[in-house]
Amino acid sequence: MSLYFDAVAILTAPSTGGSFKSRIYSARNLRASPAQIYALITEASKWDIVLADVIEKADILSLERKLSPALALLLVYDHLLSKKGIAAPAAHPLRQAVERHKVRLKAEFTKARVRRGCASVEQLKAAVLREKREADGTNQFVYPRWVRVNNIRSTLEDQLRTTFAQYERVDTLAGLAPEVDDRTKQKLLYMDPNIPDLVAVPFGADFTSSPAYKNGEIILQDKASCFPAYLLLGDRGPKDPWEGDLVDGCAAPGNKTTHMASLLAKQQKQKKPRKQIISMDASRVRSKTLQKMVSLAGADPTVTVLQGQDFLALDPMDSQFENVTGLLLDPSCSGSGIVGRDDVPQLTLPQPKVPKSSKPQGKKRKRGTDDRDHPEEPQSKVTVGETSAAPSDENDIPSGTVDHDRLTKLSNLQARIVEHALKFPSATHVTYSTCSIHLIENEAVVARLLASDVAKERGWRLLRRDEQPEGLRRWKHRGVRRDRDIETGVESDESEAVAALSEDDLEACLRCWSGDSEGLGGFFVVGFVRDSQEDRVLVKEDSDAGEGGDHTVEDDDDEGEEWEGFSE
Ligand SMILES: C[S@@+](CC[C@H](N)C(=O)[O-])C[C@H]1O[C@@H](n2cnc3c(N)ncnc32)[C@H](O)[C@@H]1O
Repeated sequence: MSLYFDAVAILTAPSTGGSFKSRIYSARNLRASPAQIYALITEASKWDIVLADVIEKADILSLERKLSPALALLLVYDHLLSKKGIAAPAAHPLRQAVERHKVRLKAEFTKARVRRGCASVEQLKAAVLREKREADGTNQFVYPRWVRVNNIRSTLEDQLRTTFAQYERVDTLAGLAPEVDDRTKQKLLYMDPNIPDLVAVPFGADFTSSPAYKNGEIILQDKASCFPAYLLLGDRGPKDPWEGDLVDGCAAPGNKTTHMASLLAKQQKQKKPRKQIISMDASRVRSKTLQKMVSLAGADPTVTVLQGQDFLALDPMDSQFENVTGLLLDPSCSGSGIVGRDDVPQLTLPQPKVPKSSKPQGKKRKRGTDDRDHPEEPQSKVTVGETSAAPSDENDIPSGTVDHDRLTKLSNLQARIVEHALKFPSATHVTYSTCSIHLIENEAVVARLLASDVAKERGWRLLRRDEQPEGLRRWKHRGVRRDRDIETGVESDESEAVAALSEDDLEACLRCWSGDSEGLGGFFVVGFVRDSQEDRVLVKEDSDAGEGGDHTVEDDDDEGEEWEGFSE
């Protein structure tokens, strides 16, 4: 019986972040096995709307005072749908509290099936899944698991022949969420049309024990996170490979550095790799992860890691940077584009019959508390098998609140970092990206940078849409002039910040938003270019080389990207 109490405890515990599975496996004081608890909650949640209805119609909550709504739902699930029935001795009072009503429960369950026009329990399961997706809005979009093939160790063709050999191709992202249940277990594959060597599979696909993952042949990297390196290095091939060195100024844990190395490997197939990327992070702790990721991706011959190096403290005029032609800057940001990781199933719970006057109005109450006096909670879009965080498993969880002072400080630092990059004497290409949705960290930073002395003196402009790599040229979500409302996605008239950018410059900015059919979190990226390395006007002596030290690097735990590692 501890199984059911433990499952209720998990469902009603306050969110502490982390995945649903990890929360169960790391929970203390559980007596039942984590695997059993996980299976019970996951399976029961697929039936919650039917079970809640059956329990209410059978009125067992009024008749059996020992049963809370969540407990009743889990017990009735096992009673009606699991092969072995309720996992408790026949004489156990809670088992009896359910089994006393078995005729009524069975009859209501059959009615629920017939009402939906289903001939079998299997058909009912699919119908319920459809209903749930429609109610949650999750039938319109799906968060997949994004997998990037690492060209240093493999090729897309090799991976399609090996790791994904059993996978069936689907033509749309939505195709990863077929009508039948258990899409997480299905081997479906979608070839991404925007980023080369990137595929999507159902989110539940687990590669952690696959050789390709352990050997660094494939890297689990969100699609949006692949935009910057591709925007910088483009569709070049062996005939016109990238010339010069590259710098990744804010690199840990290393997704974009290793992506750059992968693109270089593809462009320079025949050539022996040389140390072409200088990659750094101001955080020593995160630099260790960066170094590890670089090594496991096989990128050591290409990448020099400067551990604990503040990018702002580099002197652009130092001879070691004289051949740096491209820089990628993905500095600390608010992380407001990251979708939370709380994938704990939101169960629709039955409600006991209460006198009409005190019955709450509206939709059924969702999981979150077992306290019957609590007010109704808002419906959530999160369902089992989805994850609200899928696009950004590499990322940490944002705080969820908008702190304007913090955003201003972050945007000042972001602007300084990119401005510093624009000073490298041979640089012709710079990308700037954030996983923030706020205008102040994105288009507003771009506007400030374009207006800066260094941009004007050195002739920096934005990489126009028609100059962008083919896959990104096709990307339709572009820069915005005003902030969007986080909930509705509509551009707000009340937006405090308004980006002073031309239409062409807004077209040059690329945006990703959560909650649409693209399966991503919020992200922003833009490319700066200049047509010649000659300065238009002689630039004043740089006074900020070595200026690091008067700013703070964000805490390790508050950074936008996390590395999933190659073996867990
Ligand atoms: C969003 S994360 C970078 C993620 C990384 N680009 C990736 O794709 O894996 C931002 C990183 O910038 C680093 N950082 C912030 N300010 C920095 C600075 N001035 N110099 C170097 N690194 C900095 C932080 O320590 C953090 O690791």
